[in-house]
Amino acid sequence: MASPQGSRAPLEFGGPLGAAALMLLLPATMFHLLLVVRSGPARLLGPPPYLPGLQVLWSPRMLLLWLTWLGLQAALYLLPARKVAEGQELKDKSRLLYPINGFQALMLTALLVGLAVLAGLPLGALPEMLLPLAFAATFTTFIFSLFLYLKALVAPASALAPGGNSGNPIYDFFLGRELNPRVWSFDFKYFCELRPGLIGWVLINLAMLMQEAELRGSPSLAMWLVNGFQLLYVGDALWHEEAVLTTMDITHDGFGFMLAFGDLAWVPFTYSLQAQFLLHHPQPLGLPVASVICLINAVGYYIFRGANSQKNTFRKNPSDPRVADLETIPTATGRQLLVSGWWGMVRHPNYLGDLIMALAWSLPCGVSHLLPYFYLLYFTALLVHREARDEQQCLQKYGLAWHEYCRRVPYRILPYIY
Ligand SMILES: NC(=O)C1=CN([C@@H]2O[C@H](COP(=O)(O)OP(=O)(O)OC[C@H]3O[C@@H](n4cnc5c(N)ncnc54)[C@H](OP(=O)(O)O)[C@@H]3O)[C@@H](O)[C@H]2O)C=CC1
Ligand SMILES: CC(C)=CCC[C@@H](C)[C@H]1CC=C2C3=C(CC[C@@]21C)[C@@]1(C)CC[C@H](O)C(C)(C)[C@@H]1CC3
Repeated sequence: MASPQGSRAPLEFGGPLGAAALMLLLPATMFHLLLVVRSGPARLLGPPPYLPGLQVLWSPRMLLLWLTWLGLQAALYLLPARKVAEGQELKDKSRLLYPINGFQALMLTALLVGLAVLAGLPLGALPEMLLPLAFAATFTTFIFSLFLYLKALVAPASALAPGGNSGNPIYDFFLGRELNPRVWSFDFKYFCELRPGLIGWVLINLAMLMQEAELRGSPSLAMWLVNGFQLLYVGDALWHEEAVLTTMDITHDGFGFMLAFGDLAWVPFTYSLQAQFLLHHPQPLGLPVASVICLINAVGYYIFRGANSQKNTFRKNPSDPRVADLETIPTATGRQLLVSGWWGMVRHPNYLGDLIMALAWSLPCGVSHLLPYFYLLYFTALLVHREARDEQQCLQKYGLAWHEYCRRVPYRILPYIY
């Protein structure tokens, strides 16, 4: 099997062995979290309270519910969009077109769910369905990834991703072979990255809030904060949907098990862990502490949004008045690197903001348990690894100019520390 670049890209994630281990470890971790969060001790590092049998996990009704959810989101994706955006230039110099209607999909989903709840849909029953739903999502992800792998066998070499084409089927299945798998204009990776998983995440959060209101008379302040912060994050992602077109996932990584499972199963079922935790382990939270937590989230969001918007504005149009005064380093590719503003503070200011927000999402759960801090721990590891991958790619793209950038901005994520 030929590599699309002629020479083979270096293997990532520990090669085929690492990929095989992650394919087992990631779903196992997700089920572990779903099981321990509802147990009395809720110990992240303790054993799960029980091992569910197939009769608990497998439910054709939940599979149908999951497929209906995917179908609904796909239908919303196909609705007329307010804008059609061009993606980054591809190897064959072409650019793909992407509909920008993610925020509209969020609003329409909210409307439909609202109407369904008024008509008697028991959304508060969702917490009890999470295990079989997560199993249905994992099962469909394996099938879907197999479809993506086979589809890539008939794709032209120019459509393949730089990684994910090693010739080892396990590694390639995990990493993903095709860069932008599509059927007609339906882009699977773009659709999965922002729709069913992200919107599913806030829907699960909402179900936890409603169930808490049913059990305890009203939702707790901690639950409101977690729901509010994460809704802001998801709403922001869909409002700035076009920005996802410049992320590493869209421009560099193939679409295989890693992203499909991450987008469709991992995000909704593990990112909602704090809300799940609060439903089963209510935490008192006073107004003064809540205000400090809100402030931490606001600072994180300010840095995250400021940094991402600054780079996106600059990449779209370097002479835009909002970024025209910033200092830059020229590179041999003709593109420039920002070296002042947010991107002069550390080399990944957007990661810093994201991590500060992750802290704010866990704090409403108190400090009695490690479990609600899982997201912060996992996310730190993910971003440190992602940062190293991005540095490698930037070094390849920009060579000496990247060295100069690293010299002028020596810290990666946290000023004076890392
Ligand atoms: N919640 C979650 O689970 C996750 C969230 N995220 C978030 O997604 C967002 C996007 O992250 P990600 O895709 O990793 O990467 P970035 O948005 O940080 O993009 C990295 C790219 O930016 C460009 N760049 C780097 N430095 C500069 C500079 N000084 N000036 C101009 N351009 C520069 C380079 O690409 P080029 O030069 O080609 O433009 C580089 O490859 C982040 O906010 C991150 O926190 C990411 C992963 C998971
Ligand atoms: C452990 C595991 C299964 C790894 C897969 C990683 C994925 C979960 C993440 C890779 C990059 C992501 C991004 C977002 C969600 C998580 C994944 C898919 C993102 C959509 C979250 C919202 C942000 O605003 C974002 C749009 C910048 C972001 C893009 C990257």
